[in-house]
Amino acid sequence: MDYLADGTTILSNEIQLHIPEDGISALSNDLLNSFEKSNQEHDAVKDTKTENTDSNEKEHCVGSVVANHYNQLLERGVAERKESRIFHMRNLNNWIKSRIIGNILDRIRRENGSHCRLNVLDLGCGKGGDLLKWERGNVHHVVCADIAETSIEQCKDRYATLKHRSRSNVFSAEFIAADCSKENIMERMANRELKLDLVSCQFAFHYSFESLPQAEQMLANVSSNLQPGGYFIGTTTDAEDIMRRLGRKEYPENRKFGNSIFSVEFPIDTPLDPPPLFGAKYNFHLEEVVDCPEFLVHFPTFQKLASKYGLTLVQKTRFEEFVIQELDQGKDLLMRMKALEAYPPYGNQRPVSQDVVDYEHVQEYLDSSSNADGFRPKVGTLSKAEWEAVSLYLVYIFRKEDLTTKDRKRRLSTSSNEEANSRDKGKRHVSN
Ligand SMILES: C[S@@+](CC[C@H](N)C(=O)[O-])C[C@H]1O[C@@H](n2cnc3c(N)ncnc32)[C@H](O)[C@@H]1O
Repeated sequence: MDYLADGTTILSNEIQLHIPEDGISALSNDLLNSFEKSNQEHDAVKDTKTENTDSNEKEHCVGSVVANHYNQLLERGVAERKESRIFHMRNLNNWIKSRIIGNILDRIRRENGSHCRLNVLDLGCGKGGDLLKWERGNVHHVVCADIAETSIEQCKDRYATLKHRSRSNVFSAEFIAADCSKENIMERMANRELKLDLVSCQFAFHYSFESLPQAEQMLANVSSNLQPGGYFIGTTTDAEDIMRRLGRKEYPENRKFGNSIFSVEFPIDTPLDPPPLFGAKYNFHLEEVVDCPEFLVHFPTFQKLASKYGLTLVQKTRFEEFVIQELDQGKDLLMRMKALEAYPPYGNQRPVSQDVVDYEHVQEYLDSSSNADGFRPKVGTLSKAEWEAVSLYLVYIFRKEDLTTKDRKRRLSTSSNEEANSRDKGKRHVSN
């Protein structure tokens, strides 16, 4: 396929089109201010007891709704996936995960020597969408954990097929069906002492933000067996962006936004002015694949909780920035994975969307760049509706510190004192 270098320009244009330059920072302050109100009502990190009681009952229901939803998802064949309205978007998400995983494995090997054996925990692994990435990354062992039993069974089957087909030595694996926001999964591991080099939580961490105890259990599972110097990587929705897109400043009653392929809707019982730090539930619908409740992840709180578990933020990047950052190095893979749609389509192929609005950005670009002789290049792009869904997410990377428990306690008490001081001075409670 003949994607030209211009594909980059198209993506950049799209990004400028959909994300106003000052949108993010302006929103950030707004959202933090509104979250601050709820901070004053409950101290996120210290006071866990009150939250434990009333959130657990509610959580039980949502956890099973999520598990049921993913258990019932049908496996689609390759042909059916190609026909999907979100074919390229899914491929782009997959490409993003490949780049995150590939980059971090390279980094771990640079830091620890190229021959180190790497053990991985895939938290919320689903049907094993990342098994091939672990194989390509040449890791030693993978612990796959997910709340949905059927997905875990499908993951096992995929692993068996992979092992059968593979000519080289495939990593060893184990499979755990468990609610990772409620159970200590190390107790279910074949070797409880296994030292992990990497924990990956792709498109799943937001489920744990239903309550503080759940987020803490999830982070305890991330951190307990992670080696000092090991990494925790993942992808999750960007709460700030979600709040911005709701546009409640202009339309205070708004509880829903989306387009022809996805929607985010806050039920009437989710307070939005301000949203709570935990349990800020919205229903996420994505054509063909997702239809279930999720929770806003207030990132400063996530970061702060993570630090309690010895995890320091190394990188937080919105998908749209990440795509641009990785385009240069990842272009070949991007094309092989068909992560962009060729526009205009080849021969008698039809664009994935029949709505012209979905291609206005690329049409504009082509109109402005065609030669005097009328030659129009083909470029790679994504329909506007798909891009709006992709750009809801961000990538995060944390690194496990090499701190003793004593150091950590000291640091926590210092930060609590700092918080108390800043509260006294009327400053923002959750640090940025
Ligand atoms: C969007 S899917 C992502 C699957 C996989 N990580 C991927 O990228 O293909 C989210 C996954 O998180 C899992 N999940 C949700 N809540 C969970 C929990 N509390 N514990 C473990 N897994 C959970 C779901 O069952 C589902 O498989």
